Amino acid sequence: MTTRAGFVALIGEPNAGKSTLTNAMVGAKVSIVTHKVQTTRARIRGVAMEGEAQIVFVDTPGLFRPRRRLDRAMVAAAWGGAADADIIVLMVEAHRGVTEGVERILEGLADIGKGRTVALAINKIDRVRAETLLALAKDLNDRYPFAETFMISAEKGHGVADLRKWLAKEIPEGPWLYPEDQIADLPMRMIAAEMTREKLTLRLHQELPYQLTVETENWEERKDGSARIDQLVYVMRDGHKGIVLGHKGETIKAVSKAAREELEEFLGRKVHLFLQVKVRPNWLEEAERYSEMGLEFKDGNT
Ligand SMILES: Nc1nc2c(ncn2[C@@H]2O[C@H](COP(=O)(O)OP(=O)(O)OP(=O)(O)O)[C@@H](O)[C@H]2O)c(=O)[nH]1
Repeated sequence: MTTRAGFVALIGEPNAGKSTLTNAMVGAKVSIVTHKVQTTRARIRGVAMEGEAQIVFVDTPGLFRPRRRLDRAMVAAAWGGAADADIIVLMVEAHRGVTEGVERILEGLADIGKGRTVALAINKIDRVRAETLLALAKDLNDRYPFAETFMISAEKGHGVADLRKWLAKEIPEGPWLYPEDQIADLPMRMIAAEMTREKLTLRLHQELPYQLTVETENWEERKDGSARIDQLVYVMRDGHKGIVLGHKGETIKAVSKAAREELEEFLGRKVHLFLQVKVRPNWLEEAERYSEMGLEFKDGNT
């Protein structure tokens, strides 16, 4: 079995559909790596599997915020994520065509794209007629020698599988960058719990650092694209429950809001987060609590 693995930088103007495309490519397998592994220059958006290939999508932060006197050095720095990637995919909105922003990106590509594979993905094809699309594809290919052109609708899923297959074929041979179980959705539940635990710890400081645990009880994908996540916070004593809830529930509300915001950023979509606090004096002794944390429960007698 030959495995493949590589980084793909999705670039494009804000709103081009990068998040939508990443979600469509990654599917149910939401990556947890963002939280743990930060490459120095690029943030990881998600990991997609296609056959034996692992495709890691990265962000290129700060690339396209309008800056009038953007000198070459700054451009070079901002392009870091793309420069580190094995493949660059430029996303252009079909109905907007070659905007000033797209022109600026093409200028940057002339430099950074040298010697690397750059593909074009014209997105939102559901919004234009076929003639417009063909003319735009030609125009863009006249301006830059793209390795391949894809016409997609990230939202409706058109062309997404073709693009993913092509990327899988183009990325280099090599071992996977992340173990397969890191990109399944069970760990995602753990990571979501970990985010809430982190917010609780931040908020409560030294008060009860090791005496609570958070579990994701339920994760429901909603038709509107949002996720409903129910979590349980286990504490050991009634008194702790009061501390976690706070005066008139202030603490738990603030924690819930902070955790929800982080989750929404991470997932790139809306999240409804529900927290419930339960007193469980013996949770530290319960095997199930450990497996939920991905830990092995070691029986004291063995
Ligand atoms: N009609 C149509 N709309 C789309 C398509 N793909 C994405 N969109 C919409 O375009 C908008 C922007 O999509 P995002 O995925 O958030 O874009 P982005 O490039 O990640 O944006 P930033 O994170 O701001 O850079 C959203 O409202 C999407 O629903 C598509 O194929 N067709």
